[in-house]
Amino acid sequence: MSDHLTLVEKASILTEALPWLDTYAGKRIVIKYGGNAMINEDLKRAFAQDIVFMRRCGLYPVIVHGGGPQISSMLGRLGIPSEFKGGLRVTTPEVMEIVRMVLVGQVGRDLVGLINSHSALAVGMSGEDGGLFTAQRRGAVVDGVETDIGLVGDVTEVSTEAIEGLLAAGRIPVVASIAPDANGVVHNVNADTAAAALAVGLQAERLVVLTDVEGLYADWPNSTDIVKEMPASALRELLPTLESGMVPKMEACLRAVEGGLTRATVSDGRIAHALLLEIFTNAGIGTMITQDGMIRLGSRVFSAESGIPENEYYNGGAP
Ligand SMILES: Nc1ncnc2c1ncn2[C@@H]1O[C@H](COP(=O)(O)OP(=O)(O)O)[C@@H](O)[C@H]1O
Ligand SMILES: CC(=O)N[C@@H](CCC(=O)OP(=O)(O)O)C(=O)O
Repeated sequence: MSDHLTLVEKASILTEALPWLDTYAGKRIVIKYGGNAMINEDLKRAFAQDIVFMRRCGLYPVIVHGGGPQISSMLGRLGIPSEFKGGLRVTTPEVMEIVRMVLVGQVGRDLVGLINSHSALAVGMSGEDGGLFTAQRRGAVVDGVETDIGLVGDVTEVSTEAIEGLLAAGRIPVVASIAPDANGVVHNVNADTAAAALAVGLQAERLVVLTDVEGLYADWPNSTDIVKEMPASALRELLPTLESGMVPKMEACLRAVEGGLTRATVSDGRIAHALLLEIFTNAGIGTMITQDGMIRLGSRVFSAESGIPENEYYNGGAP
């Protein structure tokens, strides 16, 4: 911690965290760590520290990682162009091989290694392991037309046993977003989508999507005014107007709150320790999507009807 803070300020930062420790101890927090926010080595190290910090405080972080830029870079090295439709990668069988190799063999391994430089708690896996995810092929909507984009899937089933076992042993699962379909054919799943499916499957307390912008910009790309909070019903209306990378992120937030989480957040992963700020401080950062009927006061969320604090209103599962 920097030396320009007085001792009183340092102490007050610690005491501010106390109610959040009470709120989240024993709870599951699913974190989507995005490809663009994981390019910088210092940020990656800070992220790994935050994850270990959370676990040591009694929270159960579960990471779902992306790796879009890393996949594109490897495809480029092999002379294969990257093509996206509706924010999703067009995935031929040849591209799928590279996606699997990069996400599982490179990006996942790097993250596990970074976390395990502080602890030996992280365990890497993908939707193929322990029957975690089952995918169904999906297309993309381009100019209002449903278009085939190859081996791209949506998660239709989540079987959490393998992860439950890891959590019960105090471990930190690090999940790559690929998944077999019912016939065992591996599909490429957008990591935001996979994170939302897992957050719902685990009945997590929070979904935090870390990315390379401050959050959802209200009028992107014309202005960088950020939407601080939006109820699910408003987001549902806004979704068809959104563009590129934000589409899967906002769809993921919506899926999470429709699936039972009281809120889901998109936060700026370019800020070192964004996760600690999001979880353990009163400020919170980024864009928060709330369940309809919930209201936000500072970084707390209450049931509008009863005024009961969220952790009593919605008792997210502890292992
Ligand atoms: N309304 C919006 N608000 C913020 N970013 C937006 C918006 N619409 C599109 N974007 C784009 O989405 C990008 C984030 O998506 P993406 O690059 O896929 O992130 P990640 O790699 O973290 O998954 C931003 O960098 C920005 O270029
Ligand atoms: C279908 C699809 O688009 N899959 C993504 C999977 C990785 C991902 O989602 O990475 P980010 O979170 O870094 O964008 C891809 O191939 O790029």
